[in-house]
Amino acid sequence: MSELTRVERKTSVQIVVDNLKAYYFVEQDGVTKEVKAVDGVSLKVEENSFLAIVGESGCGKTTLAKVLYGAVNSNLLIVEGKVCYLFGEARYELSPTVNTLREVWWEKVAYIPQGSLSALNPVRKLKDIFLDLATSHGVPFEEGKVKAHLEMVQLPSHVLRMYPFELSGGMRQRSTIALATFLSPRVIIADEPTSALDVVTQRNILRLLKDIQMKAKSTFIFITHDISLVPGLADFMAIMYGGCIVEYGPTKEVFSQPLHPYTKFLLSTIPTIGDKTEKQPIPGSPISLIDPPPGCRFCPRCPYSKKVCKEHKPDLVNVDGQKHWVACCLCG
Ligand SMILES: Nc1ncnc2c1ncn2[C@@H]1O[C@H](COP(=O)(O)OP(=O)(O)OP(=O)(O)O)[C@@H](O)[C@H]1O
Repeated sequence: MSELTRVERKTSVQIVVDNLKAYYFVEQDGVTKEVKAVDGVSLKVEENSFLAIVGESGCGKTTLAKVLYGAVNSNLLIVEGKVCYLFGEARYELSPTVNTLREVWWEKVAYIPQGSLSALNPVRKLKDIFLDLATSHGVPFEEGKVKAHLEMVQLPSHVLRMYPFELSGGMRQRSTIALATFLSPRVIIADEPTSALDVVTQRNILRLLKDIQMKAKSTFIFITHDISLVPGLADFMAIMYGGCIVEYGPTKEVFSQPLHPYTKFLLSTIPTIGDKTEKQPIPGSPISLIDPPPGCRFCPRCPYSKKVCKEHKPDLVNVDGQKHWVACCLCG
């Protein structure tokens, strides 16, 4: 068990991710290779909190979101570790041999995938999509309740008569959020829920997600490549690089005292009004997750790297005796 998850069971901890490894298996030149998309992730998510998982494209965010939801298949397998959800006395788990998370899909754990169209059946009107969801969970379909729920996400009730392709991008995303929250799940995992939207719609949707989380006191996991969206939204943030979490902590603290060089790079890319300094891109390119470097994954791009970084894969260690963790040979 990793240091981060070796804690006493506290009622406020809702999700425990322990040394989770989830790999894709792909054929390359007739040889099966592992894409180590999630490679030893440990996390604790507190009940009624908002966690943002941030990182560049290809670092494994979507894969982590999928496995947190329990959406594994023959191509994506859990090879080690586990995810455990605690709902009061009830416990649901995903490991190489067990997957009981499907039992709580929609009712306790909901997933908003990247691209709202993938969550909405394109050949069903919105009313039928809600009807399918209600009946498949043994909930009576009451149109009045659905309309009130749509109002909560600021959608007019006439959308119930429309097909997903007839809605604007923002309306589709609100519909997806309405669907995901309809059965009042305790945990909502949203993968880049605003990436295809204009800036104004994006801000409105993010405000809506935060309002829902605070009113329903649910636990929210928000996946994004855009670190500038995190303040004001997330209580905690996890920075992901090369399939691993490299820094984790309260958002305010990570922003005010970033420790990992990769976090510092990400923060330095945020534009601020009046700042005329030239923004430097992060040097180099992301590593291959088929053949990652043996030591620190960020080492090939890190300007401060030393011999130890090439040889030793750093663990996520606590730096303040509280909730700030970092995986760096030089700043642990
Ligand atoms: N179905 C798949 N089969 C094989 N490899 C995959 C599959 N999906 C993703 N990958 C690989 O897994 C790694 C992590 O991808 P993932 O989509 O989780 O990253 P991400 O951080 O969410 O990126 P993005 O923000 O671009 O979606 C990448 O190397 C990607 O090429």
